[in-house]
Amino acid sequence: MSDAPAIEAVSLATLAGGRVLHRDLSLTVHRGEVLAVVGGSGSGKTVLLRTLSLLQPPAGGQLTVLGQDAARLDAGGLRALRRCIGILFQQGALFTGLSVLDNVCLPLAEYTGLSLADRRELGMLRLGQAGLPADAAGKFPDELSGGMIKRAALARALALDPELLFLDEPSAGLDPVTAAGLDELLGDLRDLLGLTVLMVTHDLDSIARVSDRVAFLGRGALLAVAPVAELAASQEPEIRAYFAASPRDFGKPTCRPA
Ligand SMILES: Nc1ncnc2c1ncn2[C@@H]1O[C@H](COP(=O)(O)OP(=O)(O)OP(=O)(O)O)[C@@H](O)[C@H]1O
Repeated sequence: MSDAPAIEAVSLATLAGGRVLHRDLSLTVHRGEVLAVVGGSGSGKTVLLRTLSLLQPPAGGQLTVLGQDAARLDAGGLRALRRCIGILFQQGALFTGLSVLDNVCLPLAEYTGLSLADRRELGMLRLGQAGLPADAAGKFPDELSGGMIKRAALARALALDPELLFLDEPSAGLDPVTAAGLDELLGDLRDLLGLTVLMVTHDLDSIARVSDRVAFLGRGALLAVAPVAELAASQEPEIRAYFAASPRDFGKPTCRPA
């Protein structure tokens, strides 16, 4: 495995609806870490996720993903790199006309030459990894609870054995117990599969449970990146206001050498 960071963004600019949203954003995501991305509504968390996951091109700067400079890749190179990336979208984004197993097998059909039988076998493995029982395979999305939809979408995101997993508000709409179960699963998968995880979220409990560091977006920029306890103790007004709105104990920030 390369020693390069999972993601390296240098002076990145992002675009939303034809206008520049973030300017001069520099961020390193280390291999194997869970990085949470937070910030107020409209601060551009989803746009950043879409840019870093190569769903949309940057408006400027440099973006290196898994050691590859995105700007230097042709269509084939981009497609090969995208194969190493799994994404769980905000609402799950499952195809309602397909069974859970068929949803999970879609990326396998698109990106691999596996036979139908092999795709289905691998799809069942992914369902199990995402914590779904085997009998969920034949169900349709509208027969699933919110937590099961997230797990089915997670299984699909894991289909191609990605190195990088992007999650857009994974615990949104889930009850606290289900959300905690999903966090535990994410931690286990990170350890088991060696995943690097970038998670957009508003859920401070989830951040406390699973994140190694937190990136805070505001005013069109990245205002800070730090472990949550350090961030919660920040004196930066926007960050203070964010954490003051829902106070909780994240423990003491650890002292780090300068
Ligand atoms: N396709 C688009 N066309 C026009 N504007 C867009 C588009 N996508 C995003 N935006 C705008 O970019 C800004 C950031 O959107 P984004 O969804 O990334 O914010 P967010 O931080 O994820 O918000 P939330 O926490 O509410 O989900 C918003 O002002 C949004 O309206």
